[in-house]
Amino acid sequence: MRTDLPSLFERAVCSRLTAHAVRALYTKGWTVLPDFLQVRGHEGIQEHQDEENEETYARALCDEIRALPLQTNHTHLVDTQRGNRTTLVRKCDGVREFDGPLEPFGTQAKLSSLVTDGASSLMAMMSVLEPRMTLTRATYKLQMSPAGQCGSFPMHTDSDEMVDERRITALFYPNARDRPWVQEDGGQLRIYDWPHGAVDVPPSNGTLVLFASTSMVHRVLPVQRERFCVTLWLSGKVKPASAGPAPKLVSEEAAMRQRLLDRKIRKHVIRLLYRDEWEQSLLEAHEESEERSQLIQSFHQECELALSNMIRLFPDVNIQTFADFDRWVNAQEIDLQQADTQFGW
Ligand SMILES: O=C(O)CCC(=O)C(=O)O
Ligand SMILES: [Fe+2]
Repeated sequence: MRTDLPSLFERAVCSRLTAHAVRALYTKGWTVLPDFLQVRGHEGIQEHQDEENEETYARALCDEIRALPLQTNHTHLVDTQRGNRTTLVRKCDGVREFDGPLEPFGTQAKLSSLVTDGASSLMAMMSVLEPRMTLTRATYKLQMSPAGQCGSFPMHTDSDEMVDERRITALFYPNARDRPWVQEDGGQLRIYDWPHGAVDVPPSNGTLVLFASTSMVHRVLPVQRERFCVTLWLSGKVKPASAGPAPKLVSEEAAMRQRLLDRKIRKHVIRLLYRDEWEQSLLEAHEESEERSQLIQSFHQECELALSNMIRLFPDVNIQTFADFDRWVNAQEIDLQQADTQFGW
């Protein structure tokens, strides 16, 4: 039985995670909750409230992260043609990470409680608000970017149905409140919400971001100031919405536009449309090396493969080059409202 009081994060899950936000996550694949820790109402825990507020809680999390044995991470480049041989591509020093075990007491107590009890409350509340989500297990990663080192993350999705059961990514930013996060600070989380376009989320103190691990393409822009992030990956099952009556499609073109919005196809559309930015982000986030050149080469192969898949999937369209593909997709009058409600799982 627990004898400790719920943390500010757990209380925020109860009072700040709205049905509206969880519906947005389910229908469009992502949602942002700024000032997540602004828990109103004192819930009669006056003593607890006095010692822990948004500011002190977030600062304590940052101090705990700073004290961890953080390490520069690597991208795993898997060569499926050669028996899944893996090459490690070293990232730049600007991002340091830790995903090892945490001590539940002492110097890691707040982090430990966040990634266990905090994550459990989050999963339970999400399942209550959206019963098609059954999330049962959480894993985590703690991350810090020192000031002035231009740390960044390249464009990626976090998971793949074929690889593991991670379904929802929750990013929580316990960053300093002493001055607001401005454009020049960099470090924004960029979410590629095609066909709407890219959205930049500043990692301001107390912001919680939720998105679909398997299909939301995202990156972190190079950051200039000290930046912290707690990542929780929630695993389990998310049932797709039951198919309603099939939409009446007035034309072949409408049917084609609808297929482009399929979650699995959308991911490849984004890779192709943003291929230059994607390549640039890979270069920025990794140290120059022989392995990085292999990574870029493999990225080009994946783009070629995505293009040939598009040619196969849309045989009636005359696509031969990347430029043909861009022209064709950009000319489609996609129903943006439909795009929002049609995010499948
Ligand atoms: O730091 C962030 O905002 C996100 C990091 C991320 O995308 C990841 O660790 O997979
Ligand atoms: Fe990620």
